[in-house]
Amino acid sequence: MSRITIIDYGMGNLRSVHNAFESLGFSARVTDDPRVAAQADHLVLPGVGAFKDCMEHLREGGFIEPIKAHVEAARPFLGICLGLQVLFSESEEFGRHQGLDIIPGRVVRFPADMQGGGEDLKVPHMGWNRITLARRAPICREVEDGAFVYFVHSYYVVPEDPGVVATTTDYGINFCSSIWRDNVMATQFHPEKSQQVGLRILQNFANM
Ligand SMILES: NC(=O)CC[C@H](N)C(=O)O
Repeated sequence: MSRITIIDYGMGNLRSVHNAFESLGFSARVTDDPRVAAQADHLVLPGVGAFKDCMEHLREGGFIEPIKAHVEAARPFLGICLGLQVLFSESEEFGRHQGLDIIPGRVVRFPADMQGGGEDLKVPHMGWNRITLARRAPICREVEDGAFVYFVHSYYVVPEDPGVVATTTDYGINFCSSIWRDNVMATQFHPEKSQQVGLRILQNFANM
């Protein structure tokens, strides 16, 4: 059985991601050692916090090259929330900051004055919302179109190539809620906080 390696760069909901994989019967390890990450079968980049801080922590932790090498080696990679956003070229969160540029595109803030169902929509987008399948990524096998998952974010990704969009979600605007390109999958939502649907997504990833 493949082993799941979860990167610990000092900013992430590591415990819940680790426990979710373990609850599914997979062997998962959390590592702050880039040499361990470089040996991973399945690599997971979770993340909660600011884009700039995430990139700084990844750089200081020596994780940037191992992540890029893992993606190049076509081994399964899963980014979660901020771990999706940093895959992109740049973010406008608290200024303009360069990302890993693995997926060309930008990270932008929700508009301030969004309306939905006749109500003002608050930012951050926090809570349960539906994902609509644009393409069925391997992680979304047996996941229903329109399934509910859990979000906490103020920014969203805008891929240059719309062909990488795997799911979209409506929150005032219709935004990209997950991407899939070859072995790289990443979700704006938190599978580890999305109950059965989220566990199915993590199980699909681990079984790749
Ligand atoms: N929960 C998070 O850390 C979200 C990532 C990013 N800071 C955003 O607001 O979109």
